Amino acid sequence: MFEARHTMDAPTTASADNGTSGGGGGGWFTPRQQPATTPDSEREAAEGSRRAAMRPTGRTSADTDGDQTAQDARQSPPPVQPASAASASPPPHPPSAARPQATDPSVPQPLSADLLVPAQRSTAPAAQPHEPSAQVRAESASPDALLIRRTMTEVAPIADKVTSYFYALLFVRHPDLRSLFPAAMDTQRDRLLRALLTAAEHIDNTDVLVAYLQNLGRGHRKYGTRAEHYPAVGECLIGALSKYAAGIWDAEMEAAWVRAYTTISQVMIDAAAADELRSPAWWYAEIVAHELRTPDVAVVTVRPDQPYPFLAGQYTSLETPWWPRIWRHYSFASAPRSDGLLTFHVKAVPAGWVSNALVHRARPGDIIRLGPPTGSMTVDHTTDSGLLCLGGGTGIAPIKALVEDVAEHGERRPVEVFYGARTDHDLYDIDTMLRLQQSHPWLSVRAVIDQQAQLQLPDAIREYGPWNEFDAYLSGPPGMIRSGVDALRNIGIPSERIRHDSVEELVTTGD
Ligand SMILES: NC(=O)C1=CN([C@@H]2O[C@H](COP(=O)(O)OP(=O)(O)OC[C@H]3O[C@@H](n4cnc5c(N)ncnc54)[C@H](O)[C@@H]3O)[C@@H](O)[C@H]2O)C=CC1
Repeated sequence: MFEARHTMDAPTTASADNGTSGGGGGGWFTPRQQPATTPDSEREAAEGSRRAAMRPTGRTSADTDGDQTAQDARQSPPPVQPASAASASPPPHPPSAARPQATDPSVPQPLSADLLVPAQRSTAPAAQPHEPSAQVRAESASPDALLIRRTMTEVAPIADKVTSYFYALLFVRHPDLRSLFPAAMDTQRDRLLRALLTAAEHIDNTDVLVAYLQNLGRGHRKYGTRAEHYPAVGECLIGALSKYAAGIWDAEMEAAWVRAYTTISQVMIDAAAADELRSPAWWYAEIVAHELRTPDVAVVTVRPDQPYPFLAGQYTSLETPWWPRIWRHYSFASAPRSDGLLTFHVKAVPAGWVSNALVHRARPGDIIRLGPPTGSMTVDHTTDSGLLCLGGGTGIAPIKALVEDVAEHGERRPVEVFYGARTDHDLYDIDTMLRLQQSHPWLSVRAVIDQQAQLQLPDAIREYGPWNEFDAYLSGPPGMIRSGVDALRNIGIPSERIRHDSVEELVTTGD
């Protein structure tokens, strides 16, 4: 894995650690022999060497000081900001009603083994992690990977404690980083830690990991993440792990984590630095249309302040003015349009801060912020395979974009859409889909309504087919994607022909 960094695009702005990351306080490493009672001086020494080890290798030291915020710190370490990018700091949100609601967020996700899969939301075949059996994994794993997995197994049952402690450490020792995170650290609070642990666990899976981390590094630009934040995060990560895996923690294990984290942060820093040359860190976008389709589903159309290139089937992250630094993912509901407008389908979910704001509060004229496009649930135009599309609820949004994409390419490949909903009232976009069907003879749209069909969306595909000449696209609630993938595999569609966004991301960002 460690050679991965050599395959990266040459960054132009990566900076060396400038020493600001160290923060104050003693070390956290508690070697196995001296668990919680390690004298301060020893802990400080260990801390010092760890800190040094985790400094990303900057190619230039164009780093600046500056108080960029970065939600990133929450998710992972930040890219270096070149002097010129200092102005790209987190966006004073354009004026808009900022009347916070008191809402109760959902609970943090446990760091269960199930969740620790690469979290790229879109998983095109090429980017899908290959998960060999546990035995094969153990046999082929590097020594560092084995040590990391041992740590993970040890802390999995107490993941919540590790998470809380990690953030407590981060904010106590680096109070300046607190402003990078939302005021309420709830549903999102473990995203940084989860991303780091996910990456570490896949440290041997270079291709997937590098792609994942590059995406993560680029995505963190919108938070204002800076290179010097990375060592601070790394220290606290290891501080939390060493405390809660104290029974097995030793110098060897710490060294493995330091190596892994150093690699992880370097890949992210490099990717962010390269991205700075091509793209803004975020876009402002004005809401130009807001249509309430059901009492809790809105179709929201925005105009970005500058061109926003993306592909049909991708998604973005979105921040509203009412909940600063809380970002949620939404798929684009249309293929790129000549007028540059972007549309999202938003369902207000209970306790969903962003979704409720977008559905019930947002109005034309409000300004939101968009992160970069991401995701690889896109159409491969080099083949003429059919597309089998399952869209559940608002998951129909990217499916509609895919249909438009095929139409715009003038292709005559069959596209079969199954549009699932709980009741017929929930089929808020059926008219659009039926209009598309009328215009395009290669398109077939079938509504699958739970109440009427007595079966859920994925089951319906078994009654049609054969699907062996089709690529499958799934979009919708996590449960639908999981059972949809099972159903598709059961009818013989190979995994590499099944595309969907990461279930993990859907689980953690569904509000
Ligand atoms: N790119 C993507 O994957 C996108 C995903 N979404 C997600 O889609 C979801 C939409 O929510 P709602 O509209 O409330 O959908 P919903 O809960 O009303 O369900 C929609 C359809 O999915 C099926 N379904 C739900 N759970 C299932 C399960 N466990 N097994 C099999 N089928 C199941 C239902 O039968 C129904 O046909 C949200 O979680 C949202 O985050 C939304 C947009 C894009």
